[in-house]
Amino acid sequence: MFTDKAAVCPVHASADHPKIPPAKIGVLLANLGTPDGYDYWNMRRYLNEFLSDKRVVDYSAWIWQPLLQGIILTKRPFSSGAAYKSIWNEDAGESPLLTITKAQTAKMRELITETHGDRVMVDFCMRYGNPSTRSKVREMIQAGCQKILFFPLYPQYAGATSATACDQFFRVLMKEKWQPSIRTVPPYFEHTAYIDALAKSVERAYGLVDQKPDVLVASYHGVPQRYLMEGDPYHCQCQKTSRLLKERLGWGDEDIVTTFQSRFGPEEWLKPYTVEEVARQAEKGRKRIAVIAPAFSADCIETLEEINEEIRESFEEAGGEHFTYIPCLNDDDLHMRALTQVVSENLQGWV
Ligand SMILES: C=CC1=C(C)c2cc3[nH]c(cc4nc(cc5[nH]c(cc1n2)c(C)c5CCC(=O)O)C(CCC(=O)O)=C4C)c(C)c3C=C
Ligand SMILES: [Fe+2]
Ligand SMILES: [Fe+2]
Repeated sequence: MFTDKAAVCPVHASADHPKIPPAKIGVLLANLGTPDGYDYWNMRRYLNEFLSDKRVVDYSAWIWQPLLQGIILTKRPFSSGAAYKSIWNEDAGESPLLTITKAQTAKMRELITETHGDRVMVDFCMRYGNPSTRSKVREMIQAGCQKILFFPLYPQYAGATSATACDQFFRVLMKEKWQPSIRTVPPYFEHTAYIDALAKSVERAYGLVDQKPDVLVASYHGVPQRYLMEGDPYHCQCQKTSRLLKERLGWGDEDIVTTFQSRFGPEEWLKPYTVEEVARQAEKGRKRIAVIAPAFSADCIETLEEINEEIRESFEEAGGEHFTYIPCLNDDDLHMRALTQVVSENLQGWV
């Protein structure tokens, strides 16, 4: 190990030798990314990077890019920008996803430092936008991280989320002269600590309403149905998350329904669609519902705006009377302890 004291290289301390900091381990959390602002150009830059990713939209560039550049990116930055404006953290001048990811990182840093001291460095990056994966990997390497544990903050694996985050991480490492040893954290949807944190958030929310909701809707971000047929296990991991949650709560099949949201474009996506299912539930006489979003480690536009505004409206228009949105686990203590446990398990042999 190249540490200051035990240098293996005899000219290590000389002025014309590059400075080599003491060896560290990096834990790099990764989330999706979010626009820097909700104005047209910030929205366009963000959506362009996101929707040009072949892991997200896999159409041939010849067909997709003219559509994206000529039509979608002339309109969507306005509609999505208005949605972001309605949830923006104006005090911090940033989107909620960024605020929450910062808070999660700070808490995990505290928990990791308690156990490992400052040998292990904790930071976060985004797949799209800022802070970029490139800038954070560079910082870790410059700080002396010879080993990096990369942790995509998605409980369930999807090519459109976990895999593209890892792709970007690997791409960045291609440019490094001294490439660190790396590990990536696998999906953690089955981890007892994560299921337990989800279950406790349901129990807490149910304890705050006067009457128990008739059904819990577990709404996951959707992907095209085709991705499932082509081998993406996301659908199955979502179904299993709901089953484990139901079992942990000691509930029956009729107490929870699994749905998929955020459909984009004309293709068929995973079904049932949340926006339609909540209306069906209301029409069936289930007038009190709660909605949880287990695929999101942090609240974001898809939960705060889509679930808590659009989907709520669809439920109420269909005759629904009481809608409870259960917030994501965010920087809740139980959640951060669960994620830190996942990290510790994946650091075994390194620390
Ligand atoms: C176009 C295809 C999309 C796929 C496939 C997709 C999969 C997917 N996304 C998440 C998590 C998040 N998505 C978020 C925003 C978002 N997602 C899409 C499109 C696809 N997502 C768009 C266009 C947007 C931007 C908002 C909009 O214009 O509607 C976010 C929130 C980011 C934020 O800033 O708050 C998250 C998180 C998952 C988990 C997933 C597949 C499993
Ligand atoms: Fe998305
Ligand atoms: Fe499945």
